[in-house]
Amino acid sequence: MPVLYTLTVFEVLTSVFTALLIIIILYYKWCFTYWKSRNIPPTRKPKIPFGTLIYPFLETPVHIAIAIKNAYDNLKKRSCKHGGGFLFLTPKYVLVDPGYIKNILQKDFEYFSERAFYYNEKDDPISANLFAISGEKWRTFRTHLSPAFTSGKMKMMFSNMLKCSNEMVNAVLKNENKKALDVIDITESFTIDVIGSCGFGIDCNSFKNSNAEFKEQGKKAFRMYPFRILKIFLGFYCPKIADFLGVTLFGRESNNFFIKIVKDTIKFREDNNVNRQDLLQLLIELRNQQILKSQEKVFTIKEITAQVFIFFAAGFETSSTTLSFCLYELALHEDIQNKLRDEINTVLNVHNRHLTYEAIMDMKYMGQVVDETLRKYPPVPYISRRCVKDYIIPNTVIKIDKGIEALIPIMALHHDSEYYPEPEKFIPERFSDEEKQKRLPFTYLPFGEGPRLCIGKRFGLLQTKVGLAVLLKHFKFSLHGKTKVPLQIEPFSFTLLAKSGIFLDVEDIIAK
Ligand code: HEM
Repeated sequence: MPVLYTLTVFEVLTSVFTALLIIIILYYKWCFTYWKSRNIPPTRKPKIPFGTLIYPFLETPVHIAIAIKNAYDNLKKRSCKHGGGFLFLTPKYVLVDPGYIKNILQKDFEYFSERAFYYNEKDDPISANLFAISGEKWRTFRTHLSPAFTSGKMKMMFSNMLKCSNEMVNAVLKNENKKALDVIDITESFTIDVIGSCGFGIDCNSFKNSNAEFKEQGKKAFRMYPFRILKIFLGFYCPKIADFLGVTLFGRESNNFFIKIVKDTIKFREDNNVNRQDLLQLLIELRNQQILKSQEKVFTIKEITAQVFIFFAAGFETSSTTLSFCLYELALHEDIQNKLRDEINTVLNVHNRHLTYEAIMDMKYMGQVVDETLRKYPPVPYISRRCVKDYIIPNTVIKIDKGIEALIPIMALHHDSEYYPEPEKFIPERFSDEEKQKRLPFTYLPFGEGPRLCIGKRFGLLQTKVGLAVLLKHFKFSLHGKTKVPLQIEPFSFTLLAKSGIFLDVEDIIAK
């Protein structure tokens, strides 16, 4: 009789584990053939389990936009117009050629109309906002909200912006820390007050109360902590699992806070017959029209709140970081700071020392300084589009499959020495009319492009310029030793942020 060999529990477990490991490795290897089989060059050699874009634990953590920039630089070195990478197992299509970028963002928009952004309408209503949604609902909101951002509307909002900027000056004057002023904190308070006032008629009081609720809520929307990073990861890279688990990006407290504000404001306006020219009013009118026409679909308070929330969230952080990066560069370059202050004073003299909308429009060098800030530090350093139907790249036989996410590397384009020689230098002259004319289209994209271009571009630029004009008129800025030069970028953040903050010394030049 043959002797049966009995396996120990340890041997069984080891065999199962080894078999599983082999299956996983083979599966990974098979997935990693995706781009090669489509004739698209790899961004770099994929590694199990991370793919190509990031190697946690193996490389120093960087912002995902820097990882995408590295992929872009690698492809460009090999003269590739595009490439394929992997985030873990998920293929990501990386664009290099501005012509291809133009096709995706503009010409062939019908193939790339969605932003690959996770949202959960049921459990996290504020996540289902204009930035994240797509299809007919996006189109309806976009069409009805665009009129809020015409230059006429900007002119109407100007006095409110100016009021908030004066509060900022008072806050700096009263600030005991004129040495080492926390510039990010001051500019955040300013842009929160502006969006609260111009967007929703709400006084956010961020300067009077450093823990003001709006400021707290706004910061919470962008704050990263390990559990949140995990949720974002699941939402963006395993959306089916995230859907199944009901993952939320914003907490219940944030949802309740914004829903209550919108409900109370609508009630107040209806009870008191108040009609303001702001974003919330447009949404109220849109809803009233739908009710009047007995339309099948009437936007709910939650849907309206989601739009209010995104205007608030997208509107304050992007402009405040622009303003603070700009002040940092001006502190580093005294000559540019002086030239800009001279322009502000010259233009103000022409406008009877009044800072008006027209005066801001007349400040040409100011425009160049802000444009150069947005080039060097694009607050939204990359954007994405999801392919919604199979797409053949024009003049090729290469197919991009439905479902693939295309990454448009804004930061990489802005730092490409072919388009911007000596990209690490801060040179506002790059944005003179003459230089702008020479530049290849789709190589400067701080606000994105095409039908999903930033809806608040005018608003963002205006509030940045108003803040800058008022601050430079009153103060001289220089670098404080606490600020790291060159600035380091915070790796775990949606937008581009200075890792260790920006601290400047401030000198009151009006009092002198
Ligand atoms: C300096 C300031 C700002 C910058 C750099 C910026 C940048 C961007 C970028 C890059 C996008 C994506 C565009 C694309 O995918 O093609 C975007 C979208 C968006 N931005 Fe801004 N933004 C700024 C200010 C604002 C302001 C002030 C608001 C609102 C008051 C706003 C609201 C939005 C919204 C709602 C979207 C989504 C638009 C859509 O998908 O239809 N942004 N922004």
